Amino acid sequence: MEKLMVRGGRPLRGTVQISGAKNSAVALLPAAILAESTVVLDNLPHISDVAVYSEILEELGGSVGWDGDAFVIDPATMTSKPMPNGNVKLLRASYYLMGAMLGRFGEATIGLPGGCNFEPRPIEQHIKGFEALGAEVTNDHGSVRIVAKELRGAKIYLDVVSVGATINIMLAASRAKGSTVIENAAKEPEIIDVATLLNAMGAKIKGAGTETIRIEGVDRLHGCRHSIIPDRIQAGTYMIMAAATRGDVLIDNVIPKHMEALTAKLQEMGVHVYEMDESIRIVGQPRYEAVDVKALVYPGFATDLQSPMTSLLTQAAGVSILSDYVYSNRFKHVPELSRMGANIRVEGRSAIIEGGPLNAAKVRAADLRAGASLVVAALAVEDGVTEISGVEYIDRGYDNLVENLRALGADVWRENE
Ligand SMILES: CC(=O)N[C@H]1[C@@H](OP(=O)(O)OP(=O)(O)OC[C@H]2O[C@@H](n3ccc(=O)[nH]c3=O)[C@H](O)[C@@H]2O)O[C@H](CO)[C@@H](O)[C@@H]1O
Ligand SMILES: C=C(OP(=O)(O)O)C(=O)O
Repeated sequence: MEKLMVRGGRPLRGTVQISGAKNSAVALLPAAILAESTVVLDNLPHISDVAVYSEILEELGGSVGWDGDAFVIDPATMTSKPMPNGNVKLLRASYYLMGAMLGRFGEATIGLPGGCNFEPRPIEQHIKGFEALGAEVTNDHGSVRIVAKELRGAKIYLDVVSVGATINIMLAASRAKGSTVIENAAKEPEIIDVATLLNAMGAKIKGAGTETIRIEGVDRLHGCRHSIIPDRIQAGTYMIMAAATRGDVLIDNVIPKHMEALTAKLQEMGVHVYEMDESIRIVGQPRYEAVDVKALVYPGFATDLQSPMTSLLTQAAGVSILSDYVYSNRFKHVPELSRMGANIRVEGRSAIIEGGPLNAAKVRAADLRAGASLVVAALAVEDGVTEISGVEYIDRGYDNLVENLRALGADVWRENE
């Protein structure tokens, strides 16, 4: 196990390149299961979730690997092997194996997903979708077993706006007979990215990115080449880090439209934000004002940026209230930030943050974005080295974090625990 060591007090300066999006990558890799020939993905991030997913695809009998900067998946030899344990438990997005394998083989047996379990994360909307498409879903010794003689298109109204359920239903419905309509669908950019890949594979999906998605099932899907969208959560984390260290950073390879909710909040605090076509420059300022933030489904403020934003708000003058309307209890970063001197109290689904200085401490990342929030805080400490354990969570979602931060002038390194 490794820990991350961060000496604070250095403003970040320079340019950082953002990699492809984790939440797209972990859906696009299983989507390739549906193809009959090779799928090539460009801009795939080098993160542990991707490494684990590649192993899963190999365990299913596929051939996968890097060809220079491109990632090549040949799904032709895959089988419908049950996956009750092992790698599926290491990441959340293993649930996409359900929709993809159901679409290709008419069956899937997948252990309940792992990953960041900051609170119970049910998947009953995914199951409801599969059942509506004609599948029978049972619990097989803690795994979800899904079987369908024939998938038939259906109208599905999601009770909860869910990214995972929307994508999982799109995957299975692409191979169903007839039309499927998903109402109250999630609108995150990663959903559009998955629909773009599936359409390039021969699927007929319209409306991704809106609350109504229509899918006309097809008999076969073929290989294609696809470039993954930039990671808006990584980009947002660097925007926050630049602001927290009062630095000056150009964040390159982003879609500024995806960042609007964060950009608006940073500007409200007093951070200077300059948007270009595919990049955003953040120029930090000596003083920030407290603001209130509500994490919501897209295009609202992303819940995945809620924890890093909490750290930045410790640097604002006055009291900020940050409420999470996606996950009511995503606050595992708060006790760790308190060790660093932060003045935060949690009330219901809100963190109430009183601005003030932070100090270096030994802290533990309990999940991916809690880890990111500790890195933001450690960079903002005026002096002293913060030790962050639980780095394996941070590695799930941040490509080249240490190298990127060093290139921006941060004093950051890894040590064995
Ligand atoms: C791999 C991936 O893309 N992960 C993202 C995805 O997770 P994930 O797809 O798991 O999140 P969802 O959009 O499904 O969850 C949103 C909310 O709906 C609830 N819910 C969801 C499904 C369900 O069947 N029942 C139910 O009650 C969840 O508990 C949560 O409160 O979207 C989240 C919300 O933007 C992000 O934090 C995650 O980074
Ligand atoms: C919660 C996250 O991811 P996952 O759903 O993969 O656990 C995240 O990316 O912040």
